[in-house]
Amino acid sequence: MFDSLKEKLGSFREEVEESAEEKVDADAETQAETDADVTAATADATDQAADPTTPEPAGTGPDPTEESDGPGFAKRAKSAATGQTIIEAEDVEAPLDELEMALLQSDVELTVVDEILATIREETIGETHLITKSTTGVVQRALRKALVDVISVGQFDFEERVAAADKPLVIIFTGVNGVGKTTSIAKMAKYLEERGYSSVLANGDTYRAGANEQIEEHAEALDKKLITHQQGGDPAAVIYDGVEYAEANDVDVVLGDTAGRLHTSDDLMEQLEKIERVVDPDMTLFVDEAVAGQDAVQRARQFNDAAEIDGAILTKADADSQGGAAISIAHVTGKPILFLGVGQGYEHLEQFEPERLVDRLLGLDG
Ligand SMILES: Nc1nc2c(ncn2[C@@H]2O[C@H](COP(=O)(O)OP(=O)(O)OP(=O)(O)O)[C@@H](O)[C@H]2O)c(=O)[nH]1
Repeated sequence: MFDSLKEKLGSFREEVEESAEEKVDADAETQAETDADVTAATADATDQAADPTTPEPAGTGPDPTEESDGPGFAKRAKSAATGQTIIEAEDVEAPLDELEMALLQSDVELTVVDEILATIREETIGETHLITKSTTGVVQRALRKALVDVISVGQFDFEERVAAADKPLVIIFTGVNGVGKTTSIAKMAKYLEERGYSSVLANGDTYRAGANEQIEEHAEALDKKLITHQQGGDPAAVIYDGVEYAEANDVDVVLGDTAGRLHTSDDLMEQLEKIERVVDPDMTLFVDEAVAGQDAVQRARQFNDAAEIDGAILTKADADSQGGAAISIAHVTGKPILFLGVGQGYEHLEQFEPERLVDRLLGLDG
């Protein structure tokens, strides 16, 4: 999962490490020059003190921290003397250019790339750190923070929300066809069952031929009740029946599929508005596939604009090496990714944990 992105982030860190080593060498030179100046100044002062014909005016000895070698020299020399150095813009700009390219190649959305770079600059430049390889530490922390910041936008505790909701809880799934929406509904039924919640499936995708049969296979495999109407029926009516069934049978959660058509956002709005009016769902989850990269990000934006979503499920993350959609969707929509689909099995639904994912990307997960 996200291997290519992981590799690119690794190269960025290597590059920063190299430039840190160069800086350590440069600062060591600065330190040597400073030491030489101090020694020379001390020798001069000793000579002057020994020569009674040259009275020494007080406080005129050379100041090793004087800014004689251009701006920043004194500050750096002083830092070098205390075993510390300061990260300057020029230290990170070249690796940041590389990182920018790498993120864009990984299909990370442009505004998200900008945000990541801005955070890294903010967190590193002007930062004083010990002269060792600790620049890598500073940059790594900055990179980690930058990534966590953009992907954790809007995060909430899904399990907690399910636990706190009045039952039946109604969750509607939107997204275009072919991205694994139906499979995700089935996975969610299993996920809920493992946490002690019963569920009923309602097929609001009355548009697509064969949709009933497809979801029926999952319902049978998972031993779940499925509510369907004929093709061409009213999606809101199917989901309403699902709610009625849940109320009558003490079922905790209604999982409602919808037909994700985006020919016009009016279609979508109309469908979801009617569902909203008729069943007042607790949550609307947008489903798309990680492998679609920027397309998935743009669709998330369009769906969220057309009918507000509460969060996203990103399927086929197991087959995605780029990671662009996973990094971008929350920042672009303001709504969190809640789950990753990581395989074809029902058990392959993974709760999205921003910090854990970033640690995995940065190889910090042990
Ligand atoms: N590798 C992988 N395959 C997945 C994942 N989720 C779904 N799939 C597969 O993607 C294919 C399409 O999934 P379906 O759920 O049938 O989706 P669909 O019928 O194409 O379209 P909708 O249900 O309308 O979204 C199936 O072969 C699924 O097994 C996942 O997370 N990882």
